Amino acid sequence: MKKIIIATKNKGKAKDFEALFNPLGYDVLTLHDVAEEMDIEETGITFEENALLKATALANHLQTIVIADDSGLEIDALDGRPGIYSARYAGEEKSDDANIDKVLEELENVEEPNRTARFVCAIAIASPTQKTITVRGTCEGVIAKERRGNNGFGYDPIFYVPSENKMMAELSADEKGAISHRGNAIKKLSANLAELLSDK
Ligand SMILES: O=c1[nH]c(=O)c2ncn([C@@H]3O[C@H](COP(=O)(O)OP(=O)(O)OP(=O)(O)O)[C@@H](O)[C@H]3O)c2[nH]1
Ligand SMILES: [Mg+2]
Repeated sequence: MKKIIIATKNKGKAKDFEALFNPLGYDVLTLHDVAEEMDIEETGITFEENALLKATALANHLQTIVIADDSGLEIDALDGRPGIYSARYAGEEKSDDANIDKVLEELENVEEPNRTARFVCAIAIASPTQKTITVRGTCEGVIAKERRGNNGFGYDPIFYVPSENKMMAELSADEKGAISHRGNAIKKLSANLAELLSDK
């Protein structure tokens, strides 16, 4: 299979990308496979800026085409927080469980229909020889009051997807990819994905 390199250390994200890219004929490699020592600082103030930072840093390092994803959860009742700070919302140690607890606490007194939220995913493709590009995908949902489901990662156990009548964490990787912010971003590239990923 052809290989695609994703500038991520998040294993949940990598699984999502495998479900999206394996059917298209690509094996997924991550920072753990190609440059474990790299720690790319996310100093941007938008998802797109951070995705570009990550993709460009690794593309320059490896001198090949690289994809990066910067993503997060925007909760309307919290004015869009945690947003680009989703991974570290409850602290630097990046605990999905602590992040969920913090969100549930902050929304304790918020009732439907005011628990709406969306996942946002910016994907950047960087190459030593081509222009960089970014695309954005979103997925609308509602923050539940309790966790349900064991799949996915991050906030998936409390993200209710009305169109599926399930939590994101109750969907298989393929089902998630069909409706997720990450899947929707990739769909925007699909017409010229092969071209974008060939280092010509
Ligand atoms: O329930 C979720 N389902 C998802 O599908 C999803 N996508 C993003 N997120 C949250 O947003 C952070 C990204 O932050 P992020 O883009 O900086 O990634 P990260 O720091 O985890 O890894 P890296 O790719 O930067 O190495 C993640 O950690 C999660 O908290 C998700 N939560
Ligand atoms: Mg990160």
